[in-house]
Amino acid sequence: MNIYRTYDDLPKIKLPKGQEVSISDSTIRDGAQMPGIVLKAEHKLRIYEFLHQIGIEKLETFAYNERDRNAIKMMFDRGYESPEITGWARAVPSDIDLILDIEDIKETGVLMSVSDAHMLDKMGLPNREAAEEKYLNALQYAVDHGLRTRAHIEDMTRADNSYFVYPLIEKILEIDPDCTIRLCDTIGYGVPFTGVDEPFGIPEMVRYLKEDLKAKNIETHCHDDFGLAVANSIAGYWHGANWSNVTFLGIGERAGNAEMEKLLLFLGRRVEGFDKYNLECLAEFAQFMQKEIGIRIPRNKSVVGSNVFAHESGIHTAGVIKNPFTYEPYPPEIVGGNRVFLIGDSSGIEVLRFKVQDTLKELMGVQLTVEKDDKRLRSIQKDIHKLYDKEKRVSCISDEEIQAYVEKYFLFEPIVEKNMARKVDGIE
Ligand SMILES: CC(=O)SCCNC(=O)CCNC(=O)[C@H](O)C(C)(C)COP(=O)(O)OP(=O)(O)OC[C@H]1O[C@@H](n2cnc3c(N)ncnc32)[C@H](O)[C@@H]1OP(=O)(O)O
Ligand SMILES: O=C(O)CCC(=O)C(=O)O
Repeated sequence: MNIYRTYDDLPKIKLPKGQEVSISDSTIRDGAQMPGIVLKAEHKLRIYEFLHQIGIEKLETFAYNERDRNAIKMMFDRGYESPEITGWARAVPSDIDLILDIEDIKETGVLMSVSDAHMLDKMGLPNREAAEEKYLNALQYAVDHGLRTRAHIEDMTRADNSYFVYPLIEKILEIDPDCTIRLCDTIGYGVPFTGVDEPFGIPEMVRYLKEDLKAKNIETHCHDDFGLAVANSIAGYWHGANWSNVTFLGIGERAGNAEMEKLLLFLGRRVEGFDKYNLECLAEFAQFMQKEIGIRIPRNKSVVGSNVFAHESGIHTAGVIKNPFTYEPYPPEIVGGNRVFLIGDSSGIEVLRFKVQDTLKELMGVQLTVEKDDKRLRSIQKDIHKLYDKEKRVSCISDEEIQAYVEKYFLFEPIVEKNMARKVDGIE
């Protein structure tokens, strides 16, 4: 028999391949490409600090302009060991030179666009052979200049993998056997299931890279156009990838990228052996992104939305008051969040009783017990129901309103009633 009544009772899932798994960040690179977002150097520095606090292993950055370079300098000046600051370049030596100009950067990604639409239309190359030559030359240039490399295989989930991409990767690994092969699901076409035909199945692609091509380092970079980015990142790990490249809140091009916070939570809470990341600053990080950078966070967004530990409905609140495990997936403090009970149109008497008790304690400084059948409590509930029944009220009842009800029914009315009774009895 298994009894699951606390978080510790639940078993952790095992990563089937058992490999060491890391997270690389693209918030200040792909994230900053989000339309309408401008990251100042100071913002990038603050993001870097949060990533450091969490324990993210690596980040990537452009070095195209003065702002990029200022941010890089500011980040290096912090003197942190992690995340490692790495570069990003197109497959052209002049881009790689920009990375080489920053002495402290030891690794760069090189963009290798592999779908025919990208090579022939976007880049205007005459054929696949020309693309291959361009990519291998750029990689060789980076290696010759002492950089560690990542090959960013752009649009791999819409490319001819068997006939073009895999042979290209074999040649990449001949140049640099340690090169990290980044499987880019650029437009979100990848799927996380096994048994899916090329070029869509992330499991099959990762398996091929690992087992057939013997790639030592495999990284996913998944976009969320079909809502599968996080699932695809996890599928990558499940089938042998040792890196996943993500952004905080999933910011990035179009529908964005795989969300770092979801991946962190999944690994940290559900998978065995992942206590290396510190999630306690996630709520604060999200607030920073909202306030300083202007990313609006939907209230129901996993991990960092304002509703993820907010409870209103009768059955849920009555459960959570007794044991939070009933309707909370993990304790709020894990991610720096707070539990809140709200009174709304779906609330029952138990949560109202709980709030009223709390309010009384605050007003009077002593812990009183209010019973569910207390007439005063039922009067407050009646008043609140009337508000919703008129169909004008669309929000929760604020703590100030609860306080006003408590003052009315628990503090003032009894005094008025008592005085009236004294008058009737002829005492005054
Ligand atoms: C999927 C992704 O997220 S890729 C990253 C996207 N991010 C960005 O573009 C933001 C940073 N980009 C920039 O600052 C600028 O685009 C720069 C500095 C890279 C280039 O600027 P410009 O010289 O003005 O070029 P522009 O932006 O108009 O066009 C992009 C160029 O990159 C080329 N390019 C695209 N993919 C690759 C590749 N894999 N390797 C080499 N060149 C490439 C395009 O062919 C195009 O060059 P072309 O006009 O000679 O054909
Ligand atoms: O640099 C990369 O990760 C590849 C380009 C990209 O951002 C993508 O494919 O979405």
